[in-house]
Amino acid sequence: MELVLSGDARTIYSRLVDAISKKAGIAEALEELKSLKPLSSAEEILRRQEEVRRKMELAARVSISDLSSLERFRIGRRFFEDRVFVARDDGEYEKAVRLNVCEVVREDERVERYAINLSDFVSDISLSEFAPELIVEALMSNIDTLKRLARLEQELHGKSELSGILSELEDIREAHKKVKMFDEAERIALDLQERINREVEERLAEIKLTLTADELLKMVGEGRVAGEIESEIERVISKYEEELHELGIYDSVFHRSYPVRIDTEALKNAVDRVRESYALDYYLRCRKIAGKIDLERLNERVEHYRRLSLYRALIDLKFAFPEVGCGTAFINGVNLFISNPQPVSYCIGENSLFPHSEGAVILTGANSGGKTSLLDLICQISILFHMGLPVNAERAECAVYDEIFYFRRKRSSYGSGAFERALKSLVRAISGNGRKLILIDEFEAITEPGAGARILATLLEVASRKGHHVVLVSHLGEEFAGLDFIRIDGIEAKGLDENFNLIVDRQPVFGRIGRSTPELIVERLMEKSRGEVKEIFSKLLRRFGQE
Ligand SMILES: Nc1ncnc2c1ncn2[C@@H]1O[C@H](COP(=O)(O)OP(=O)(O)OP(=O)(O)O)[C@@H](O)[C@H]1O
Repeated sequence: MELVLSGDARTIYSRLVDAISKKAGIAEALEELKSLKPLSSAEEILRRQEEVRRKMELAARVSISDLSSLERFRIGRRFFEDRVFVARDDGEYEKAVRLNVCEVVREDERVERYAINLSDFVSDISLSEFAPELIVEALMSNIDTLKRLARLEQELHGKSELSGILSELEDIREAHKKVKMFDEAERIALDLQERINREVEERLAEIKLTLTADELLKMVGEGRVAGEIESEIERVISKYEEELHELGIYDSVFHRSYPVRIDTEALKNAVDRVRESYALDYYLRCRKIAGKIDLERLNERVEHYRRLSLYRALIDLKFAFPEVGCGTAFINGVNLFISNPQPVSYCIGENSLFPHSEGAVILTGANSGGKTSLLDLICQISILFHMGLPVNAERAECAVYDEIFYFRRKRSSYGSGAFERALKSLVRAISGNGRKLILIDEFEAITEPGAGARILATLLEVASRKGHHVVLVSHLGEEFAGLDFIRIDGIEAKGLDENFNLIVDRQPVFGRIGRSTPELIVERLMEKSRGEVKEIFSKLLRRFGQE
């Protein structure tokens, strides 16, 4: 059963998911977090907590960078001109054509011109049988991930079958490099062409310099210049062509004239011939490896480990697993939406952490004291608990609710109509089935003594009787004295700092109305003014007995 998030609780949930997954810094952490929907049964939450604990134990043994450097394996697509498949019936034909990696023919067609006749080898029509080179290439081009996966699995589970695959890939590495070089043959030849021409030019310049004018004229006279130049070109080309021997190419692939140019046709023929002689052996070696690996499952493993980054982040955040209780209570909760927050401890309903058990609380206090932020914090902790996750507090005890109902005050809450809107939202929150946590920030500016207090007291009584927990921000305080199901807490200003800004203690005082602090405001105004205005403020301050 899923927990219902109403009103601004949904926004808090989104911001929460965002803030935590940012700590992990990996997209899959967000996916994982989103998959942990908030639950509304104690049994399910406890089961989820167990699962989360287990994953956190695994994650404790790796680092975020171990996990973030794992990359998915991607298969490139290519058409292999060197192979053919002879289909025995229409079904095979269509399936093989759909793979789109090689020529597919019917039985009566000629197949001699192909280096590989797949029908001699394949047991099914699949990529790993038809083009296993693509799978090996996907592994080779992401070999670091494969090594890391093998190491992670070895560390976490004491074994990994990937070590075997890694050593087979090591054996095939040289062959793989050579096959890749065939694709690069033209680029290699172009590079050689440039180096040949540069050396030929240097050699000719040297010859010119070492000959005297007489010798040169004599050679021209005897028709020996062309011969000399030709043999120099031949010498340089032969020297550089040796570099192609590594590819198995022994043919001449450059025209013997100046400037030296690649003989494109000779190069293509030579490459095709050598490639063909390699093709079958390389295909068979790749097929052996591809038969042992399922790339889709391997990618699932990559995803699984990348998702583990969420649990690593939770460890780094030093969150604590809450106990399941009757009320919501926490010690030193840290608001995830504020940088460097002052930790705050709080409770609503029966709990074992504080000697307070009221299920309805009115939160009062200084302007900008942190009342909205405290409602946010309560909401954050309760949502994380319902997700089965550790929460942002040193210790916590949480009640299981069916719904969290949060109304954050909007700017439009002031003025006419605001009272009606606020009343409607509160009544809507209280009504209906299920146990609810109700957080209301709307009454702060719109309630007035008298009628407001009577309405609130009645509504809170109904809510309490229904077993809901309510925290409501309001100015009103005194009017509720004597109602034992309501607690009134206050956030207070402690004084002014050296720049005459209010110093607020964000920790509410339980059971005490937040002292309004006009004397501090007056003092602040006095310090910031001059002349007659300052004197008037100073007079006001004396009335507060401060001077
Ligand atoms: N625990 C905390 N630690 C540090 N800063 C905080 C904390 N709680 C609130 N603040 C900061 O105090 C400022 C006011 O907070 P908030 O809006 O929650 O107060 P408020 O009492 O709801 O104000 P208002 O009088 O407008 O209703 C914000 O800038 C917030 O970041």
